[in-house]
Amino acid sequence: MKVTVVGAGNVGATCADVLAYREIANEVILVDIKEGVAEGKALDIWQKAPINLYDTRTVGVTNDYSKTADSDVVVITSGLPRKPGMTRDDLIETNAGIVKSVTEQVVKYSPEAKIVIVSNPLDVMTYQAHLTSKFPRTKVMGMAGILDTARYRAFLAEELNVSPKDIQAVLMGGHGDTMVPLPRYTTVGGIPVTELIDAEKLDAIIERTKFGGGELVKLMGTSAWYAPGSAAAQMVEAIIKDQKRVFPVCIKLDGEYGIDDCYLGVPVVLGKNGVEKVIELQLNDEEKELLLESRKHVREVMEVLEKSGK
Ligand SMILES: NC(=O)C1=CN([C@@H]2O[C@H](COP(=O)(O)OP(=O)(O)OC[C@H]3O[C@@H](n4cnc5c(N)ncnc54)[C@H](O)[C@@H]3O)[C@@H](O)[C@H]2O)C=CC1
Ligand SMILES: O=C([O-])CC(=O)C(=O)O
Repeated sequence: MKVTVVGAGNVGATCADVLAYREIANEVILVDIKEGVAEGKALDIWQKAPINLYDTRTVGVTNDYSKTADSDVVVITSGLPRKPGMTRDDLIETNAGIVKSVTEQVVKYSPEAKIVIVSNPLDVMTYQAHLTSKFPRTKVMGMAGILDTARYRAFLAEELNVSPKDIQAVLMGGHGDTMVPLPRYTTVGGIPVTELIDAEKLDAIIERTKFGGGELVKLMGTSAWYAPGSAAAQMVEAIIKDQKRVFPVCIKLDGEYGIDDCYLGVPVVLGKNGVEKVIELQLNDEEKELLLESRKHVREVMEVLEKSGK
C-alpha cells in the first residue's frame, strides 16, 4: 500500500514517521514545496529503519507529484500553522490556495485515493479539498476529532490517575473553540465518567480540551505535531487495513443530525472505502444546540471561502 503525505513540516514528517515505524504502509512518499526538505526527512526516517526495525520505504520529493501516482491514501498537511494570538480561521486565505493547488495535483495522479486533510482551518480546508477533487464525500475527510478526543482522554486520564487506554469518548462539531465534547458518551473502563469525577472538574477538562490547540501554540510559538501526526496516521491505518474503526471524522453532512450544508466532525466507521458510515447519535437538546452553534461558526468560515472565489 502506498501513502503520500503532502507537507514535510512538523505534522507531515511526524505522520510519515508513524506510518513508517508502525509499518502501516509499504511505501510513503513525502512531498514539500521547499527544495530538499522532504527528501532529507524521508531519508532520515529511512535511516532509522535499521534501528527501529521496519521496512517501509520512505521517499521525499520536491513538488514532483508523478512520484505520488496511484497512492491509496493522501494526507494533506501543507500550509501555515498558527502563531500565538492567531485563530485557526486566520489561516484561511493562505491555506485555501495551498490546499486547492495541492489537491489538484493529488487527484491528477491518484484518482482513486482517499484524502485526509489536516491543514487548518480544518473543516473549511476539507470543504476546499472536496470541492477541488470532486470526489464523493466519503473519500475526502478531515482529521481533528481523533486529536481533540485524545486531548480530552489524556486530561481525564491524568485527573483520574488511570490509563488513557481505558478512556473512551466522543467529541463532535467543528475543530475550533465550538467543538462539542459529549460527557454522556464518555466512559472509563466502561464506567460512565460522571460517576468518577465531579461536574466542576469535568467542565474544566472540557474547557481545556476546547482550547487544547491554543494551549500548545502559546507554549511553543507554533502548533502541535506529535499527536496530530499520529492521529492522521491512525486514520490512514483504519483505511488501509480496512479496520472499520469508529472515530470522529470531519465530513460533509448530507442530512445527518438535520444538517446538510456543512463539514463537521461526527462519529463514522472508517474502512477501505473511506467513510463507510456516518453514525447518528441521539443527541439531547443541549447537545443539539451546541452542535448547531458549531455548525453556525463553521458555516461562517465556509462563506469566507465561498466569497473569495477559491
Ligand atoms: N487538523 C488538526 O488537528 C491540525 C492541523 N494542523 C495544521 O496543519 C498544518 C501544518 O502544520 P505544521 O506541520 O505544524 O506546519 P509546518 O510549517 O511545520 O509545515 C507545513 C509544510 O507545508 C509546506 N508547504 C507549504 N505550501 C506547500 C505546497 N504548496 N505544497 C507542498 N508543501 C507545502 C511547507 O513548506 C512546510 O514544510 C497547519 O495548517 C496547521 O494549522 C496542525 C495540527 C493539528
Ligand atoms: O491549534 C492549532 O492551530 C493546530 C491544531 O489544530 C491543533 O493542535 O488542534
